[in-house]
Amino acid sequence: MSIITANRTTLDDNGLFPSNEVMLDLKSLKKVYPTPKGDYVVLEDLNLQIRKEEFVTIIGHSGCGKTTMLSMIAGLNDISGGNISVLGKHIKGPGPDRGVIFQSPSLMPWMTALQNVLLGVNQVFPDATKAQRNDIAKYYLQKVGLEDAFNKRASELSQGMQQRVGIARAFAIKPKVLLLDEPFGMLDSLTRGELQDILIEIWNKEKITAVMITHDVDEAIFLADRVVMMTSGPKAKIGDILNIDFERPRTRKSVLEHDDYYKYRKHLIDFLEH
Ligand SMILES: Nc1ncnc2c1ncn2[C@@H]1O[C@H](COP(=O)(O)OP(=O)(O)OP(=O)(O)O)[C@@H](O)[C@H]1O
Repeated sequence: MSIITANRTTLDDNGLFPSNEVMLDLKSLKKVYPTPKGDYVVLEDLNLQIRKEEFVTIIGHSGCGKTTMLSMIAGLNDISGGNISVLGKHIKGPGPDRGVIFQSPSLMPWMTALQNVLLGVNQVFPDATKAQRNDIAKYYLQKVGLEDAFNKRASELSQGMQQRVGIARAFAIKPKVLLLDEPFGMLDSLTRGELQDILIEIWNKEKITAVMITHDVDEAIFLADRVVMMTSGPKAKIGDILNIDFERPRTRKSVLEHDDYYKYRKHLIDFLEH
């Protein structure tokens, strides 16, 4: 069986996805940072649509504005122009519909893994019973392989285990959109591979939309339905988008052995080198 599938969505006359398929819509997005030397326009006229249940990875040169874009989607960074909507509604700040996983999970070091996950769960599900909230937190900790570490303090956990807690914490609030800013950037390649598999498994089960920044071209291809390439700043925008048509579930072996893998890889590297 071929692992290449046809792109099932048809774009309208303006090159847009049908609105009922769209989860995230960035329209003419602009970001200006004031600096001592005057305004610095990081992003300008950036347009991007991301579909429901899609996994999109973002690549671009260091400093082009990837984190700026992601933090604006998260509602943690003001929008200077244009707008961002989730399911057709303009965002006005952070909200439980969007979960974020950063490179460093910034857990409360004195709290246990369970207590760290519960911090978010308690906020988002105030009407659930204590037992129900505990069940949600434990379910996701178990999903990331931490069933034996519920009561370990965050300060006692390795970096990889802390990031597992970060993943559990983000999924446990049941967001519509998961935003990931280089979540595996600080991990060794073995742990990185393990956490990519865990991430994809939960993402696939929960059917949420994921947007992930990465500097790793192989990671970008392995995880994504589409790889979005940003131009270099200032005034960065979307430079190109590559559809990754490998069937899911994917294994590293099947992806690496497929001829198209090298075609995709070359496309991304050519973009980054020019
Ligand atoms: N608060 C701020 N004030 C002024 N300039 C900023 C601010 N935050 C980011 N910048 C600048 O905006 C540009 C984009 O930064 P951003 O962190 O979004 O890039 P990035 O693509 O995520 O980089 P990297 O890949 O290195 O993480 C950079 O030139 C950065 O120095």
